[in-house]
Amino acid sequence: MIRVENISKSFAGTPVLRNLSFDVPDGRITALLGANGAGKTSCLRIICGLLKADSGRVLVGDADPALDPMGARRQLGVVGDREGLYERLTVREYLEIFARMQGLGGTALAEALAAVREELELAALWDRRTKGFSQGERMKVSLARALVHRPQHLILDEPTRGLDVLAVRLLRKTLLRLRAAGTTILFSSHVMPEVAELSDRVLVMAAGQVVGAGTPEQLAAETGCSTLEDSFVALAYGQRASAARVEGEPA
Ligand SMILES: Nc1ncnc2c1ncn2[C@@H]1O[C@H](COP(=O)(O)OP(=O)(O)OP(=O)(O)O)[C@@H](O)[C@H]1O
Repeated sequence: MIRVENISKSFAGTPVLRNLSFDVPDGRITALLGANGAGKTSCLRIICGLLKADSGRVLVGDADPALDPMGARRQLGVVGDREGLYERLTVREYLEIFARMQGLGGTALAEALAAVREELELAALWDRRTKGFSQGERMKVSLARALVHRPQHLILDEPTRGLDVLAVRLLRKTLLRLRAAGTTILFSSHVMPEVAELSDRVLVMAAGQVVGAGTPEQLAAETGCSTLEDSFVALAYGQRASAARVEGEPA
């Protein structure tokens, strides 16, 4: 499980996350939604240990990324900015480095590499340098890097951005397989049909707070809307969001 407890974060005196709290359960796909600037990426970066909260605490399994970054990293796979590939390395070399950094070696390393190569359909790319890779190819490599050490938790920041239909399908198939295996999955997205199709649970953020949480059906019942998109608009831009924004304004 991932637990976010009373996280606050400001940039240059402007609050971006305000006493943010939520849990991400195991074996479920949870979507993190919010308007541009709501604080999703900041929140995901804090969970990944890439950004330090001003106050509050995060738990990834049993590790707090702020206190035990290596412990949290072992239990976490992250698909973030797909630009971060080392362009002079082949896919195999790149993934091998990350797998070794996670403590894999010998037979376990060979098996881990073979598993992601198969699972993410990387055979044709395996010995190519990543320079010039398409968005879909980069996503596959990023996902392989995130999964090579078989983490319990997976975080994805807008994973389908810029992907074609086949790449989205592969991603979806992979996430569903991971969920069936009990993985804890948290992803941010702006694509409502994709969220409605994939997620068991939805968190809606506005002005650095959670303004709605539940299954898509629960959110629809709560807002009196018939689609997730309408529920999202009601929550992210409605009264609760306005109240959160007013509360968050500097006095
Ligand atoms: N390093 C930073 N320095 C200053 N301000 C920042 C920094 N990182 C984020 N912000 C600000 O914090 C706010 C929240 O940004 P964040 O990227 O977390 O939002 P988001 O919900 O992921 O938005 P989007 O949907 O547009 O990606 C924005 O106003 C952004 O400008």
